[in-house]
Order: sequence, then C-alpha cells, then structure tokens
Amino acid sequence: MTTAPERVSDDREGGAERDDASTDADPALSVRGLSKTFGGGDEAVRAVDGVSLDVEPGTVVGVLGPNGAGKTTLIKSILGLVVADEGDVRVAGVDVYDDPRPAYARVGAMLEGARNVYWRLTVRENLEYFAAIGGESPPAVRDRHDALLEQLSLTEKADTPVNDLSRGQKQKVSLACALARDVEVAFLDEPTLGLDVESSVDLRREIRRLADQEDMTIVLSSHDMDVVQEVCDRVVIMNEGEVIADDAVADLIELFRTFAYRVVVGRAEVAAGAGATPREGTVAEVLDDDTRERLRETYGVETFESRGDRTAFEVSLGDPERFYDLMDALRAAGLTVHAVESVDPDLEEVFLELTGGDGSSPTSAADRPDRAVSAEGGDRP
Ligand SMILES: Nc1ncnc2c1ncn2[C@@H]1O[C@H](COP(=O)(O)OP(=O)(O)OP(=O)(O)O)[C@@H](O)[C@H]1O
Repeated sequence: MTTAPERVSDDREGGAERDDASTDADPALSVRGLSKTFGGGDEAVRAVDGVSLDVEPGTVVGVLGPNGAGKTTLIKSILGLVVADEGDVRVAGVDVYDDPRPAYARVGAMLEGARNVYWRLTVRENLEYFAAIGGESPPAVRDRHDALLEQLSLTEKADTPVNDLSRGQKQKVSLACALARDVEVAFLDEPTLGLDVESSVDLRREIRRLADQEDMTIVLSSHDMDVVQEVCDRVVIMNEGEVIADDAVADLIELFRTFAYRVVVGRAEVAAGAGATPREGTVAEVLDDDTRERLRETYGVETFESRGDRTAFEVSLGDPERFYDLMDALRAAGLTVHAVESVDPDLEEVFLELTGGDGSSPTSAADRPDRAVSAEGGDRP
C-alpha cells in the first residue's frame, strides 16, 4: 500500500500467527518509499523522507544520524507506532499495514530503555508476560528464557523484582523482554545507552550471537559509534529524514580510506651503524630542508614530529600505488624507513564526514564525486 495505513497500536498486540505466504527469498525487512511529515505549512517537518531499504535475515543494521535526523520516526513508522504518510513495510514478505498481526508476530522491539518493562514483576514474570501477549505459553518458552537469562548474566536475578535491579540489569531485562518470544526481527533503540562496561559487553555479545546463531535480524539505533562498528554488519546513516549512506560497515570505512600512513624515518647512515657518522646537530636534520619541501609538495605532508634520531610524519596518498614511489623517494633521500602503519578512518570519522562535521551542515554522499556511497534510492539529490 502507498497511502496512510491504519494505526497499529504496537507489536504487543500481534498474535503468534504466521503468514505462510512469505518465502525464504523475502528480505527479513523491506521498507519502500517510507515518508512521514509532522505538522503542516511553514511548521511542517519531513521527519522521514522516502526511505527505502531491504535487510537480509541474520543481519545487524545500525541506524545512525545526528539528533533529529529521523531515526526514531523511521523505526516507529516501521513498527506502526507512528502513522506513515506513504510507503510500504514488509516483514518477511508480509505487509505490516495489510496484515499487521502476522507481520508483527515476527517482531520484537526495545524502545526507550527499560521503561517498557514492569518494575514490580520479577525478571522471569516479565519475560513470561511478554511471551504471553505474543501468544506463547510460559512452559513453551521456558528453555528460551533460561538461555536468555544465562547469556545476559541474569540467571541469579530471575526471581528478583525488576525494581531491585541496577540500571544496567534493568536494560538487559528490557532486551530480554523484546526477545521473550521467538521473533525474527528485533528493533533496539539505543540498547547500550548508559550501561556500565560489563553490561554493555554482555549485551553486544548477545546481539551478535542472536544474529550469528539464530539468524535474527536486528535493527539498532545508537549514538555510540564503537558499538555500531563492533556489532553491526551494515550501517544506515540518516540526515534530515533521508538515508545518505547505506553500506556494509567495513565497505563504508574502506570507501573513505585515503591510504594514509604514519611513517617513521631515520638517516640511513645512523641505521647502518658501524663506522657511520650520525649527522651533526639536532633531530631536525633527520630530514633536510629539500626532503621536507619535496614531501610537502609531492605528498602533501603537513607536519613532522621529531624525536631522537627519528622523524615521523603522516602522509595521505589517495592511490595505494603511490606508496612505493614514496618509499623510493625516501630511500633516494638517504633515509631508512623504520616503521609504517596505516591510519584508517573509523566509523566515527566517516559519520562526521558524511554529516558535515557536527551534523549541522550535512554533506550528501551524492555531492562527493569520489565517495559513491550505495544509498538506497541513490537517485536523490
Ligand atoms: N511527534 C512529533 N511531532 C512533531 N515533530 C516531531 C515529532 N516527532 C519527531 N518530530 C520531529 O521530526 C524530526 C525527526 O525526529 P526523530 O525523533 O525521528 O529524530 P532522531 O534521529 O531519532 O533524533 P534523536 O537522535 O535526537 O533521538 C525532528 O525534527 C523532530 O523534532
């Protein structure tokens, strides 16, 4: 359907019913042309603007974006908690607007931290409650719940009221409740927000295990770039309601690789040792003026860092082939290369580059001729 869907209150209403019409060939999640505008006239905010994506089973997708980019509205629109203006959403091939019950029977969600769980109930009672409203009886899910509690280091707390748990433990209970029944797709909003290191590690490990061993599809939003880089297979970056990058995490980082290296050099005669006379004077002479100038002009080296008889500099080559030319040039200048390490960007740097630093002046991937990011709907400006 492409018109406004009827509101679906939330996934908890879905029964355990499954739609046999879906096939293995269907993506676990398919979103087509999803849009949502809040307000009207001059005040209108296009929170989600024609977003399309397909997610294969067993994939962990991170949704990133600056504040107000539209991440939450996208996730809530997919879940039917916000009424989209247009677009299609399918879970395992089942249209969530035409057939909400069978579609959402496959979906679990952890939104707004631990606020969705019942603090007076024990951990296990919460799990049983969330399984029951999904149509599964407690005995049928007992083993699943035991395994979840074990994986999240909550076994000893099974009979403790949630109220008496630490913040990290409450958050883990919230994740467990999203997974309390046999779901195929889970949406996790900021799952590691405010967690201590140990709880965060437990949670990250469990997310990866669910994807790798249970073929679960997980869509998570996070402001923590390290979590996304470590846990996600793929990252979708949003800005002003649009998807501006959509790629495998490794490929996206690779795309922004500038083949930058940190090189440490010394004078060849110092390294040669026996009989060689170190050049007089200070470390500044490891590189003579001519060599410095050549490195600046030819390779764009900006700063040199000298310590003892060694000098280090960072060089960005653009083309990996130029690496060998650089090595030849250094040797020709009478230098010995002591160390070379590649200085790759991480996901955070890629994100800042794409969203224009702090996200306030976005740079669309499409504006960058050298950065052909494979965003869905790549025909957008
Ligand atoms: N119920 C609403 N009514 C009016 N405007 C809204 C509503 N919900 C969201 N918006 C607006 O839609 C835009 C997208 O908001 P959204 O919460 O989806 O962004 P986000 O990427 O999740 O941000 P954050 O990282 O800060 O949580 C923002 O400009 C926001 O102010």
